[in-house]
Amino acid sequence: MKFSERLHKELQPIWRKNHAHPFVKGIGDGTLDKEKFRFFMVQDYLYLMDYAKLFAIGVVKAKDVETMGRFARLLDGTLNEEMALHREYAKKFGVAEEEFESASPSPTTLAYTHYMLHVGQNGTLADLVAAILPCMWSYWEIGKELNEIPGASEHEFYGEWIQMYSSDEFGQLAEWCIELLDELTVGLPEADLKRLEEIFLNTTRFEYMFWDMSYNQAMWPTDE
Ligand SMILES: Cc1ncc(C[n+]2csc(CCO)c2C)c(N)n1
Repeated sequence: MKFSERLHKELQPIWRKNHAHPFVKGIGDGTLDKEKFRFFMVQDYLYLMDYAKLFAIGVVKAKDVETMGRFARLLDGTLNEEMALHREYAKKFGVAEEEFESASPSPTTLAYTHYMLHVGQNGTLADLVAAILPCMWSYWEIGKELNEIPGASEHEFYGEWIQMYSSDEFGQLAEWCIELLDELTVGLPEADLKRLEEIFLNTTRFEYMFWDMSYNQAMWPTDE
């Protein structure tokens, strides 16, 4: 069995929770409170600023020019395509993009990005890929599912978001990352695979927490 197939089985219960989360459901049927979405977009912008750095670490840790080039393109795509969507939404909210960039991260955003950066900086290339894969894989799955809801991708406010994450382009990025992890794990001892599984599971759990944090607009409980 490919390592990605083993992971796919492992994450199914959490994945089902993601798809059923009221935040995700609300994007799909267009009923999500825009204030919750705005909170999400600001936190996601901060998240992506750190996530882009993981692709830069990928360039550093890659062993061949092709893989280096892929990570470099992913870095560029995140900064100039995915984050361009967020900048468009900032305009829709009538907010300057600098306001997104200078916002304070929530505890969940901090924990999630710092966990990935820790793994990416201190681990192997396989560790890094295991950490970043749930994010790409789960968004692609969610994008595709929401895109099947009649009219969802034409929704005046959430349609653009669905169109971006259900696109073939995003699917190919996720597929490349899955293949890379499968290549990097061929012949690895079980102890290494267990460590990678744990990393993958942790960021899968963080994906759920990110939806939940956004739905509840949860900042520091001590500041309330
Ligand atoms: C919390 C959170 N999780 C996943 C994504 C999706 N995502 C992040 S980077 C990337 C690939 C290249 O841009 C994709 C699909 C997100 N935006 N926010």
